[in-house]
Amino acid sequence: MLSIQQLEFTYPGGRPIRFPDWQLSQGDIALLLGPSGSGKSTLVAMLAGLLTPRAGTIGIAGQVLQQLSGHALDHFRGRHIGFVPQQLHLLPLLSVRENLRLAQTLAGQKRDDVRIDHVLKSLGIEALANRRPGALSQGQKQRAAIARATVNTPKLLLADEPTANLDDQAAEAALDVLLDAARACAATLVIATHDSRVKHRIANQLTLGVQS
Ligand SMILES: Nc1ncnc2c1ncn2[C@@H]1O[C@H](COP(=O)(O)OP(=O)(O)OP(=O)(O)O)[C@@H](O)[C@H]1O
Repeated sequence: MLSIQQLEFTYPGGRPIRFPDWQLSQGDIALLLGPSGSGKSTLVAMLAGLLTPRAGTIGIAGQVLQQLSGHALDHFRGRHIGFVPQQLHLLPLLSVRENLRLAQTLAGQKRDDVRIDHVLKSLGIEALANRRPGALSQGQKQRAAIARATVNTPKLLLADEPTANLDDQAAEAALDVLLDAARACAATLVIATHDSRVKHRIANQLTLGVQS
């Protein structure tokens, strides 16, 4: 379902970052570990199709990501990849529902409020559909970002440091919500983290930072 091979990335003026090969099956749950600066966010951004590797391949659901560009890449990303960035990046002038509608539109899907209601309900935030992100708590914003990432039933769900800056109880809840959302989509879930609270719950782990 997900495979990375011989992957390398270089920021302008930086040294090449090399990533170990990795394969995951549909429905797997895996952690991306490594010290600060080892390349976790970089790898997640490449898996999300937001950064292009200098070398190597990323295969997602039988598609080599680098063979796509422009609209085709946008469309593939919207249909098959859900991404919960660390900063969440909900659009502040849109309500939660409108944020999810936009995700449907960008994926080339028809507006589907029934699906949106279903996702919001499963995450316990259906009553917040018409609020803008600025009127939500941090935990509610995170659920809204997970809702946006899963509204198109992605095959691959990515989360970058989903428990950063959360206390123990909120971190546990955030992880539970993410695991439930991935299960509901039968998605492969990749979580980039250096949070030991997450490490204890998920056995399948890839550690970066050994060969950059
Ligand atoms: N936009 C950028 N321009 C240049 N170098 C960058 C840029 N973003 C990241 N880097 C460098 O690339 C390397 C990998 O960064 P990345 O953010 O992927 O690491 P990380 O493992 O996610 O770190 P953290 O756990 O601190 O978030 C680091 O050395 C970082 O300084």
